[in-house]
Amino acid sequence: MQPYKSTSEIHIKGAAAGDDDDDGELRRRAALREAFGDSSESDPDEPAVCAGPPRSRGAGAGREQWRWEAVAGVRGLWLCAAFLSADEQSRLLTAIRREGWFCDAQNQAMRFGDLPSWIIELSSLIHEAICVGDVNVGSGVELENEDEDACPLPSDLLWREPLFDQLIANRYEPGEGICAHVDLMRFDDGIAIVSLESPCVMHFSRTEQEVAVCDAPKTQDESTKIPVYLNPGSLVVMSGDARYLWKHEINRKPGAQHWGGRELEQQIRTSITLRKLLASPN
Ligand SMILES: O=C(O)CCC(=O)C(=O)O
Ligand SMILES: [Fe+2]
Repeated sequence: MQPYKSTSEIHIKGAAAGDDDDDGELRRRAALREAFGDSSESDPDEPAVCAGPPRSRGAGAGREQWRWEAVAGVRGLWLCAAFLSADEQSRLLTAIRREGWFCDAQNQAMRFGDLPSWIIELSSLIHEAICVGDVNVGSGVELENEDEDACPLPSDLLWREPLFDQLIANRYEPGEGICAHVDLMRFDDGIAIVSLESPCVMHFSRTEQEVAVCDAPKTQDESTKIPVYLNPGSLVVMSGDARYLWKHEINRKPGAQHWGGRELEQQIRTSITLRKLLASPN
């Protein structure tokens, strides 16, 4: 594999069969239990709460309330560092392993439409975290719409159905990252990335700056890039400017990953990116 993936290097696997019969429902529940524990047995039709005081999760992880941080300098970029507990992370990794996506030297899997049930549960968890998480807007943070309460996703995106219908799972060996890119325009606004295993630093850089220097080498001054630390179990959500006007990249060339004045030790990293396809124009 190339040390750097580009978004065109995508391995597409077939869509999963739909689980619309009784056996399918049983399998779905078993998968949810497997991925997220017994709390997933609760009524799936129970509406998510998106107003009122924040509440603790019922997922049994015994963790504190989710906290969202708006990333200063990149409008529309939010980080929930403690999104998944250690237990939830290892269940997700088990679910990924069971899918067999990374056999045969594959390092990327893509699914559309009928997503595995554990991914649908992950998507619900993201929705819930956005709805009930505490929001921290630090100084220097510009909000999309100052009249609205700060929320990691605008309400038209948060309440679309489904929230996500496409996923990419990426597996990176030490030294492997992903080139600076804006996600393809065939995907709607509102993209989520869950990080697992090795921590890394993702950098954000404005798109216009590359246009302005398009004949020059495409290395952008490091000082104009905004670094975001993605610990295992973290969740990033991007919309608006962050999705359309900023590129994101992960440079894991040997020695390139630093945080807090120290070089990060690189291990295997896995990520799950969730998006929503735009309707095709016909
Ligand atoms: O692996 C990541 O964290 C980012 C993946 C990504 O940007 C993509 O698949 O478009
Ligand atoms: Fe991306």
